[in-house]
Amino acid sequence: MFCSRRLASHYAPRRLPPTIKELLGADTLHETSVSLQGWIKSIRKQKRVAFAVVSDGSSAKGVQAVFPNEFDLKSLSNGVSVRLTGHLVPSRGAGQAKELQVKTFDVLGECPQETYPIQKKDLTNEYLRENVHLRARTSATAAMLRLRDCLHRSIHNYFRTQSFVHIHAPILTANDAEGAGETFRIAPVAAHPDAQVAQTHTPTEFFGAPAHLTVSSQLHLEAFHAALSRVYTANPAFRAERSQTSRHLSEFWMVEAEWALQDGIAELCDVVEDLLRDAVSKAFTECVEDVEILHAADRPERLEALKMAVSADTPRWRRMSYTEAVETLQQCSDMGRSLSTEHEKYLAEEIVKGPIFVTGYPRDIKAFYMRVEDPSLPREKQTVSCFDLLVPHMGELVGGSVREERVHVLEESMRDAGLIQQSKEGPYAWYLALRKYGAMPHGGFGLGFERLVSWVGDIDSVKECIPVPRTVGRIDL
Ligand SMILES: NC(=O)C[C@H](N)C(=O)O
Repeated sequence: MFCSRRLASHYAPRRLPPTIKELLGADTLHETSVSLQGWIKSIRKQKRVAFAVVSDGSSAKGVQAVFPNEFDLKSLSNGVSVRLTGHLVPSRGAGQAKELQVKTFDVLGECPQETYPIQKKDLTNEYLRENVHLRARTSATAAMLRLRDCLHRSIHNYFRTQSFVHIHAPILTANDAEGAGETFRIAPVAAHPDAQVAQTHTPTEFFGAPAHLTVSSQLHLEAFHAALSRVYTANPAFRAERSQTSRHLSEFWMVEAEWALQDGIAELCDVVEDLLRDAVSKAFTECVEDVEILHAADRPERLEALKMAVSADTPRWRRMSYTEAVETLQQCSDMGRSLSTEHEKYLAEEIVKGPIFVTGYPRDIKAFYMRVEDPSLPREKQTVSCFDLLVPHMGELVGGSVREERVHVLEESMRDAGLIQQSKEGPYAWYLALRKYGAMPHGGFGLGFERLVSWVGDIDSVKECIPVPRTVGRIDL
């Protein structure tokens, strides 16, 4: 008796109703009545029947809903949201296995056609950026968002299989982790009830020191690595670069990892490659329709090349020193001793025809935290233990390095970058102190997440790879 009463009141989690994708995937019987909600992507009204494609975003295609002519369909048009009940039956039309024979419908939200911005015509990327609050209703943006989600999940799963601990690194910070001076400074406009006073606040008044939006979580991850050995984050990062290119955003997401290395740069490159091969392969199996929507039909070779790059039959990606890369490029073009973005793209696209790790860049063009390979060489000959992963049509996708653990070498690099003065006090003192208390050889990398989405989805600009892009001159939502 006691037992059965306990069972009767047993906790049962709420299961949300099936999505359109789930309904179409299930073995639903003809007679079973189903109910679904979504919005109309397109509608074709004929004399005796109307066909609508209804989407809830759970899959690329949505469901074809067939409305018999006894309904008054005046209220149905593109963009209208509806609740439908009916029977799923085998479809006689091409393009879908099942369709919904509608028995009842309710309009949940109207959509005036005269002003609806997402009409069925070719909408330019620029137009869609102006209507970014509605652009997820286009097939391409919705496909990108599902692809993004899939890549994000795979990355978290990969780190879990390698026992990394996910860290929420701070977004507000006192340091410029790249030392490049491209941070956004923040100031407390609403810090004081008297707006007049608030206007006069300086950036230092709130925290007692200048505060910035983070450009990279690396330095914080290095601190957590020192206790937890393998750590990573997938955080937003902010850069006040004025570059108006297809590869830059003011706010972007970066996957960053930091861990105790046993095998230096080789181990770093292996992990980056394994992570990417895993995530990209999963996208090809889990997001087949989305990848199809996103890849332009007139350049199928790009999809082929991507599939080849992550195929288990393809050996590890090429690795080449910076010096070798420059020499290789010099054979095909007239260039100096440094690699530009165009050279990097050419290397990956035309010479290697796939991803390539370029290692050992000159010390003077890389960030202060990278480990100097041989500090006894003359300064101009010194290189750092780092890599850039270059991929076709993109250039740099990932950058990483072994971190400098020798305090005197690190101090010298930081002084050169103008990050510390003689006193060594200031926002980087803790970073230097990490080298004092049981530091281990370690390294890590940063992967520009939108660039990954762009590469996998063959999307020309990273502005189309993020839900709401932030770029110079634009913050309208
Ligand atoms: N975590 C990293 O290695 C990324 C590096 N700090 C960058 O922003 O390029």
